[in-house]
Order: sequence, then structure tokens, then C-alpha cells
Amino acid sequence: MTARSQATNTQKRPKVQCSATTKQLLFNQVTPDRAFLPAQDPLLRLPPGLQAYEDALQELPKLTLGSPGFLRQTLQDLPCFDLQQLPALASCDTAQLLQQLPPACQCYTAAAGTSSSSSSSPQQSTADVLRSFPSCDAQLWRAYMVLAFLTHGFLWCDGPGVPSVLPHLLAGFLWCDGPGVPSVLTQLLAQPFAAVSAAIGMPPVLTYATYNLMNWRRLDPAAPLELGNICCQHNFFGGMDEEWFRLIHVAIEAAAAPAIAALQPLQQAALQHDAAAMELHFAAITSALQAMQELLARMGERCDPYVYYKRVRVPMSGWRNNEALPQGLVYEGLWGNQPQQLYGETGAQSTVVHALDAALGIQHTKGWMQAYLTDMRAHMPPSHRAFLHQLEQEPSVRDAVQALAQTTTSSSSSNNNSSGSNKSSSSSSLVEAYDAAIAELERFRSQHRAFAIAYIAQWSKKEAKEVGTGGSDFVPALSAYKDATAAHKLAGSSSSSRGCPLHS
Ligand code: HEM
Repeated sequence: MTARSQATNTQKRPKVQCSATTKQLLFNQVTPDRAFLPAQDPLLRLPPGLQAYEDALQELPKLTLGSPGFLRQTLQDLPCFDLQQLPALASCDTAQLLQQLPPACQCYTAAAGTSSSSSSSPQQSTADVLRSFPSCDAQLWRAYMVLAFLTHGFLWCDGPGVPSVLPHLLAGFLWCDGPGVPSVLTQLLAQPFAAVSAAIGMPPVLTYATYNLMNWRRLDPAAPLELGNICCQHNFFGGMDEEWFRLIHVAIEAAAAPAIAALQPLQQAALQHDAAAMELHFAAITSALQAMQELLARMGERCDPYVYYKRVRVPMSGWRNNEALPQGLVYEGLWGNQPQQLYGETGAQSTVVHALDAALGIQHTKGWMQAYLTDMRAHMPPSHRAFLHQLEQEPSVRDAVQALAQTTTSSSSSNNNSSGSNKSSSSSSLVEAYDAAIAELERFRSQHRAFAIAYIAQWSKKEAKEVGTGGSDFVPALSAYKDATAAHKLAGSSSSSRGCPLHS
């Protein structure tokens, strides 16, 4: 499709009206307590009229144990997903809605100007971004999650493509082996999934939001949202490794909240040249990043790297740059049955690190990773995209630190007696506070890169050697991101002496 026809389609995008009477919302705000996790604990069920879909999701890990074909057949035998059961869509003409849906892959160009090919437009306000995708209805989000799990179960958890943890490498076993992966998503799932996705402004594919951000519940509803008091709502294959992998992400999102809560106040303090306040916000970011590292270091406690590589990550796959579905996926009956290409679920869709980069003024060199990460924004809830967009509209905090440091230095050299205004702090302590935050972000990236190697690259390298496929080209890109982060320190790298928590 040409850029021009994409732009035309964007203008024609149907606006699905969200019912104003809906009471429970999800992803409608970024809160100081929970940042990008939902402010209210996520819904556990759809309305009773959609019970069969909830039951299928509940049973998914059991259904994957059936003989080849069993899971897909079971899903194809479900009754029609009645969109009218969702109060927010009850007044929609769903047949008309389905006919008007934009192509799925348009999320890379239509989502709030976040495409890699058309970079974010400075004219577009946060309100514009949110207006494009207004619905935060909790039931629509629940339907989106249910349909995403069943779709990925249908594609990746049945037939000869089902992964095994047995060491089949020499035999040439690959998870995407043979005819196991259908290139057509049954209409029964494709149509409601596409419609619900369009209504909330998300791509019709499993996302970080559905896999992690809203896929948990508290064991004790009165106790905090933290590791030890959370479990997953749903799994594909089930088991401790899959569950733990996600819970670590959820816990990291919760631990990141004090850092995310500090970002906009930090930008305000920078605008007001309030160095003392800036130092406090940098300190909050620094300690949140340390807490995030402590949590990531616990990944190996219950998620084994090999089980992750061979089984846990499989259902997260998408249908873009995926050799199992080289053309993409046909959503049966939609978009002229033309295959759509969409990336699968990844931590790169978490808004946390994007937001830290944006607020701390970290810039990365252009390359495939930068374009990819821009595309990943289309997989974030619209309110998170809007939050990022807002951060990016403010002047650089890094420039403000540099300017304040220079002012303080020159005023103290011209006036030995100077203690500056009560808003000032010494130039060195402000720079140190900024650099400490950068150093922790660099450590997080360094630790994360080590996990990406331990959980993916080392195995795909072996496969590449043994069966001539696979690859780990993301490792140099992750290294470059880590190095670029470090390069933003203002006073050298002396504060970066703590070891990598992966090895602690
Ligand atoms: C064992 C755990 C993890 C593994 C194996 C892993 C793997 C990867 C891989 C392979 C990439 C390259 C791009 C892609 O494939 O999407 C990536 C990127 C990324 N991941 Fe992870 N990841 C893990 C945990 C996390 C966690 C806990 C977070 C944060 C919540 C996270 C956030 C990111 C981000 C933001 C990027 C983009 C690169 C950057 O900004 O530095 N990942 N990850």
C-alpha cells in the first residue's frame, strides 16, 4: 500500500462511539501509584453472554494438551462472538463496523503519528491523540485480551508447530515447523478481534498490555500489587516459567511507578530552574531503576532460560518478519483477505523505558531498532502513547541541567560568597543526580541485554550453527542502546561501578 492510500484510509477511519454510561475504565490514565498498570484491578470476566469465550480461555492450557488439531477445532466450535453483548458496542451496527475497519497494519501509520515512516507531528496535541482512540471501556479491553489469547492459542499452540522442550535441535526441529501454522485466522475470531481492537485503538494482535499489564490479579485484594501477592489471570501452556516471566514484568511496572510519577514534575522543575526539586526527582528515578533491576535479577528463580526459549515465548509471536508466516496473516473475511503483518508481543512495548528516554533527553542513533521501537508505540494503549507524546513536547531536561550547572558555576566563580537562590543546588550535585539516574538506566539496559542473551540469543545461535536458521541481530542493537544511554552522562562514568545484578 502506498503512503498516500494509507493516509486516505486513515482519514476514513470509522469512529466507534464508546458508550458514555460505561462505569469501569481501563488504561484511561497514568497514575502516580501504578504508572502504566491499570489504576483499577483488571476485570476478571466478560458479561455472561460471552461466557463460552471465557471458558475457552480458562481451559486454554488444558486444550493445548489435546491431539494435533484439537485446540483449533474446539475454538472453531465456539458460538459466534456477539459484539452486542459488550455494552460499549451495543448500539453499533457491527456489520457496518466490520466493513469499514481499516487494515490492521495501518496501526503503524495511523496511531497518533507514531509511525517510523512519518515521525510524530509536533502540531498534534495529546488531546488529539486521545480523541482518535477514545474508548477506555474495561469490558472492551477484557474482550480484546480474551480474543488475543484465543487467537495466539489458535495460531501457535496447536498442531505440529507446538514447541517441545526436548532437545530436537540436531533433528532440525523448529517451533515454526511444517504446515502447523495456519495463515488464515478463522472468521470466528478474526472479526470480533478486529472490531474490538479498532474500538480501543489497538492492533489486532497480542500486546504487552494484554499479556502483562492487565493479565494479573492480587491474591489478597487488600495487600499491595507486588511479587508475592500477584498471579497471572491467564496462560497459554501454563506452568511456573510462563507465569513467573510475566509476573516479573508486572512487578517491574509497579516498581517503575515512582520514576514515572517523577517525570512530568521533573520537567516542570526544569522549566522553573528549580535545581533542588530536580535533584529530588532524579533521586526518585534512580531508586526506582534500582528496584527494577532487583526484580529483573529474580527472573531465573522460576523461569528457566531454555523453557522460555523453547516454549514460553512461542505464543507471543506475531506475523511480521516471521518466517513461519512470511506473508503475514489473513483475517478471514476482512480487508479483501489480504495478509496483514503485525509484530508480536515484546517488552519493547512497555512504555517505561521509552518514557525515561524521553524525559531524560536520551537520543539514540537512527537504525532498525529505533524504527522498530517507534512502531512499538502503536502497540501501547492510547493513553500511554499520549503520555509519551506529552513528555516529548517539553524542552530537554538534560539541556536544563547543563545550563543550570553552567550558571551556578559562573555565578559562584564571580561571587565567592554565593550560595545562589534557595532554588539552586551546587552544579556538581545536580549533575551527579542526573548522571546517577543515567547510570542506573544504563545498568538496567546492560542487565536486560544479558537476559536477552541468556534467554534467547545463546539458543538461537546454537540453532543457527546446527540447522542454519535463527539469529541474534538484536544483541548489537541492545548494546548500542546501552552505550548511547551511558554517553549521555554529563560528568564521565565514575558513578557506574556497581556490578550487573544478573550475576549477583
Ligand atoms: C528474560 C527477560 C527478557 C528478555 C529475554 C527480553 C528480550 C528482549 C529482546 C530480544 C529485545 C529486542 C527487541 C525485540 O525483540 O522486541 C528486547 C527489547 C526491549 N525490551 Fe526486553 N526482554 C526481557 C525483559 C524485559 C523487561 C522486564 C522489560 C521492561 C519492562 C523489557 C523492555 C524492553 C525494551 C524497552 C526493549 C527495547 C530496547 C531498549 O529500549 O533498550 N524487556 N527485549
